[in-house]
Amino acid sequence: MSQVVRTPAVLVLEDGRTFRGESYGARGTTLGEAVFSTGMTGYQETLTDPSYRRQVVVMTAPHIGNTGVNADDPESGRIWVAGYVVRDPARRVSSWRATGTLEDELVAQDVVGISGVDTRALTRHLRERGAMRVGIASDGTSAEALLDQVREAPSMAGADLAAEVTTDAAYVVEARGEKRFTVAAVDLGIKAMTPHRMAERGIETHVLPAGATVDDVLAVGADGVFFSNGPGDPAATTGAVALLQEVLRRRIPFFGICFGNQMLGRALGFDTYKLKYGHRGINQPVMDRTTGKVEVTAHNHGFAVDAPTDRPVETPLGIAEVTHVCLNDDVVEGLALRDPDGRPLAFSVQYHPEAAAGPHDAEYLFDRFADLMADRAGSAGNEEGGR
Ligand SMILES: NC(=O)CC[C@H](N)C(=O)O
Repeated sequence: MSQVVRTPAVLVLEDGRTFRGESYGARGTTLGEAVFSTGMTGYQETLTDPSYRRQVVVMTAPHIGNTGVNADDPESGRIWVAGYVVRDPARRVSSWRATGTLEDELVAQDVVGISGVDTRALTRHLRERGAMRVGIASDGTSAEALLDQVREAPSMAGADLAAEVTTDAAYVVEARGEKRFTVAAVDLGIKAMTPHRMAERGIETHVLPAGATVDDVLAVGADGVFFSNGPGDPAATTGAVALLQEVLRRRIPFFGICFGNQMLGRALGFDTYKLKYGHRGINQPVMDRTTGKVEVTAHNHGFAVDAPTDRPVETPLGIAEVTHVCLNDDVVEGLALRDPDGRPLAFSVQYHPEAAAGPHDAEYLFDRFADLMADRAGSAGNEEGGR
């Protein structure tokens, strides 16, 4: 059991709404964008997802910490959330996999949280007013002083954060079994499960830093390029968009997840916009319009692509189409591109087929990527593309 001593803590939203509770995790002050996640499980994966950089995550599941922490579930080498808000922390850990308590881990990684908050009221507030800046203080800072800090903090709109979370150096995740393909994966905040899902399909993944150039991609001898999930505003991350346009001009097959979907959208000339409060959780219904099937999926996004859902769009890079939509609100959840010769070249989804945490309904998308690379391997399109 955790021996951490709880002290009074306060949470203040930028519109002045204030919640009082107790410290949870490290004591101190933290600032970020308040967002809520409806996942009933998978808090370790959520905390370690680099896409949550600069976000204070409110968990709608009332009990958090029940299964402690273990060495297998993290999606990266550290916790990335800027702060953590829970209703009722577990008093004891119950899992054969646990190596420690969540609260001790939050302390060890200096993550400031608050517990004892009416997370239902807070979530309803965010749902009605939209995601907004927030502060948590458990170090004696007054609510008034905290509100001043919150109002001075940068907002998520306009934030270019990929460089803050990407790997320092390239690394390789080997294929399991026989190697079939080589993929250059641009790390905009990649989750560990993604190269793992590739490896299961015989894909050797070369993870490259966010600042990678097209020469870096070509040096890998990639059969395909992948862009990962990641934090921040897609409109502010221009270097990755330019790289992707170059990749598509060379007709190298592409697959993108979440931020990677937003990068594809922007590369094709669509805008991205900020959703009122975003999609975060592991039970969002999405329809794959190419098959008519509905899948239940994991989400973590605050921005979305603005593209017409009723017709294909001609772009300088080929014909673009919205392939997936969220059935809750019709938000664009997937895109596909055919090259100017009409052959499939690229696709992406706004949600998380790597499923960590979350249901595995969308795993077929990794197979679709392998099929795309197989279809295009050695094709005239590729060679003419100058590879
Ligand atoms: N998980 C992600 O890749 C998130 C993408 C982007 N930062 C958003 O919030 O929409």
